[in-house]
Amino acid sequence: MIRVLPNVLGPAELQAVRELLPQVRFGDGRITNPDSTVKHNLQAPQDDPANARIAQIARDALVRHPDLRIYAQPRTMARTTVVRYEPGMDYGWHVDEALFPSSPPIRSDLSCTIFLNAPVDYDGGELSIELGGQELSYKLEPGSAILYPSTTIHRVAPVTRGVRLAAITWLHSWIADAAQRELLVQLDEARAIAVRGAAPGDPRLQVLLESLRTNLFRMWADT
Ligand SMILES: O=C(O)CCC(=O)C(=O)O
Ligand SMILES: [Fe+2]
Repeated sequence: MIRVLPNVLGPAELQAVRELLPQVRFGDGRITNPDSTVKHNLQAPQDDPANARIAQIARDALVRHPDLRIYAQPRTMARTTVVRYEPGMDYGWHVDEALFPSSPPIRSDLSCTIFLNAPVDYDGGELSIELGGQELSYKLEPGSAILYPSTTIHRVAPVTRGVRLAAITWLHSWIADAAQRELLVQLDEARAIAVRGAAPGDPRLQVLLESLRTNLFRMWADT
């Protein structure tokens, strides 16, 4: 499932990131995907000190975010990279690599983009994700993030004005299967409703429990 995480970075963190961004020495994004014919962007080299500091801020903020555990069940998070798209740049339709090349390599179950500058700063540059023949496009406020399955076909649309800045990372989840992860998300929501004290016949609680029962049955039924 695709999930938006609002306000991952707070005002102080965003301010710190804003001060660090001009110090990042961006290079060609193809450095990590030399065989890609569709990647046309800039990204921070791994040894860039400003990128490392932004990565630490982003990592701490993601780990602290209450929704990350619910949606991702994270086991390992890859290092974060700052990316930059200037007019004419884009990242065409692609699927992310299965393994993020760290040591040891991390299997990418979820991809994550934290938007670092305001949507009014640039035209184009939407992150578009293909889902069932539909295209879902996202351009979030600075500090907000999107989590999406790394199995999806997605792209960054061409930037036609201004500059798009984002921090990207990948997560290895304790639950590899996206459908199983979704059931845990529903269970978490149902539990929260019950703990708050659900009204008798609460329709949301009812549909969540129906979904859990029927989908677990589907998963476990012998055929
Ligand atoms: O910049 C983004 O939002 C994501 C870019 C992307 O798809 C990637 O780097 O694999
Ligand atoms: Fe990607």
